[in-house]
Amino acid sequence: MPGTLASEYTAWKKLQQIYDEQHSKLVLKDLFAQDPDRFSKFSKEYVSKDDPATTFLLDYSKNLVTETILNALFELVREAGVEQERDALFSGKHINTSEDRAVLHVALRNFSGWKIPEPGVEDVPKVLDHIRSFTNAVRSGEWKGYTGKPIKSIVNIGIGGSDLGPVMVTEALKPYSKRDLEAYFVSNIDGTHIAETLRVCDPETTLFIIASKTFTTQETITNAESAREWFLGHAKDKAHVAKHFVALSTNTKAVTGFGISADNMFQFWDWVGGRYSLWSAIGLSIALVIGYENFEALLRGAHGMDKHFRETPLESNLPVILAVLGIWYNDFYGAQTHCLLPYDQYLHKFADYFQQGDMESNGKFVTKSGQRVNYQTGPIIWGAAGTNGQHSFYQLLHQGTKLVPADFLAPATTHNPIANSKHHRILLSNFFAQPEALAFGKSEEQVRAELGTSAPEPLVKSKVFEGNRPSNSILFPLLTPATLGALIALYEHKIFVQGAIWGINSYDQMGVELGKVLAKAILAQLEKPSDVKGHDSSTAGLIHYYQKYRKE
Ligand SMILES: O=P(O)(O)OC[C@H]1O[C@H](O)[C@H](O)[C@@H](O)[C@@H]1O
Repeated sequence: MPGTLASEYTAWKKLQQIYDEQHSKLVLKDLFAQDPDRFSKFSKEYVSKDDPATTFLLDYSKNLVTETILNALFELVREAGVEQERDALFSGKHINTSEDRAVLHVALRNFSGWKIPEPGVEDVPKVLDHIRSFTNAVRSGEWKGYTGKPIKSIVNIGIGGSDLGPVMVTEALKPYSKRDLEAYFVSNIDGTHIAETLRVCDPETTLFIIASKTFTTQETITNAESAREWFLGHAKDKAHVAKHFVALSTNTKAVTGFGISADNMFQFWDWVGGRYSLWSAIGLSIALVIGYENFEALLRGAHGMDKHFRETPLESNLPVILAVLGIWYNDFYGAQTHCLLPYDQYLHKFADYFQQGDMESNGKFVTKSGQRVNYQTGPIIWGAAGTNGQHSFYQLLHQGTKLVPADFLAPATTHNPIANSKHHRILLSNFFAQPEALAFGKSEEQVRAELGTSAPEPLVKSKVFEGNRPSNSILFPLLTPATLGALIALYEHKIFVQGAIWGINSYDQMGVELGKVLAKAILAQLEKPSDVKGHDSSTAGLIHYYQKYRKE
């Protein structure tokens, strides 16, 4: 309920009591031994109501929970009013209270015709049509550059939500891509990023997509200006910009001010949060790479999950289940992080994407009503594609002193069944083995039996795996656009549920502002030592050191 700290809920107190009394007795090995039905009780198959081919299995049986604990967690969801908050989200209420905005990424993929009374929602199909016709024109070669050649490369210039979604999805859906259309993504203000990209682009056949919700983001505008300068250095005539620059934005005035005509602008609205925007015009680069039909399949996949989230009772509601398990570790076990481990090379940007999705949404210490929380909110999200992580940081997952809950994700079949799928079988054997090893470990007795009685004691101890480390496993038939859409929406709604329980506003990002303001002031002081004013000695010392070496 707005105005209530999560820790004040009866269910929260009950969970604290359960944790205090039971956590030392919650041992996965025993829980599985005691209940032969544990897997069937604590796993659920998702099948999209719109398209049964969009399906996956969520196995959450390897978590440190019992039915009693899960029931208390669902009580918490009810007590926190998450269902009412969810209905408010879908009906377009301004649940982003600090910015007085609706939160309607679900309206961008609303194929059920849900009535959402928010200005702009009625224009979604129009923008999708614009994306469709433009995408078809570019991909067919009908759209020509200033010398009459078809487009060969696209360069998406954007940062944060205007970059990470398109990057992650175009990587994930590479098997569906038009291989003769190269896609590049420039985000960093570091000139190296745009310089290295332009080096491999041909101005006659390159299309720049300037992606910025606000169209005021310093990095994006500076990169876009440099791209335009480079382009005009070759094309000379400003009239040619129209064939090579399009904009994705909510800010028509700034777009036309930049020199991109409103015809070449793909509109979206302030109710689309940056980190939830890949479904909007921000997804243009995705549509260009995989084709409009596949882009729509991605949206439809997400919509199926929206329906599931909206209509399924809490106990079977997959985003809710993931959310409460996260709360259990984050707020009661004191876990600081959550690891995303896709066993799919195509998903190698999945954790990066949800780093923004989750941490910018739920990294907040103040509730919607302005109280300082007295519990932990958003976890640190990190991860890497399997099996690479195994040869890097898994040591800590298995034998470190920290509890790191993890989600393992994998496709049952691969787009690249080379060597008769030998690679894929090896990959999957690791996907199955790692959660098993984390959960059940290896006891001292087992190590002794293996090493023999003469083994030195320190060696025996170093080979013990305590186990009891929790994880979820998500297994899907194949990484298709629709399945990816469903998976992204699954995590989006998980983040929503957690934010609603913690009572925070998951849809603003005030925490990114201060650094931007300070950087602006510092930028004006970089030239001369005498300009450096108003800083602590450390910051001033660093700027002075830079000034010894600075070059134009
Ligand atoms: O799309 P833009 O307006 O350029 O914003 C790009 C990004 O920058 C901001 O700093 C926000 O923290 C992000 O949420 C946003 O996605």
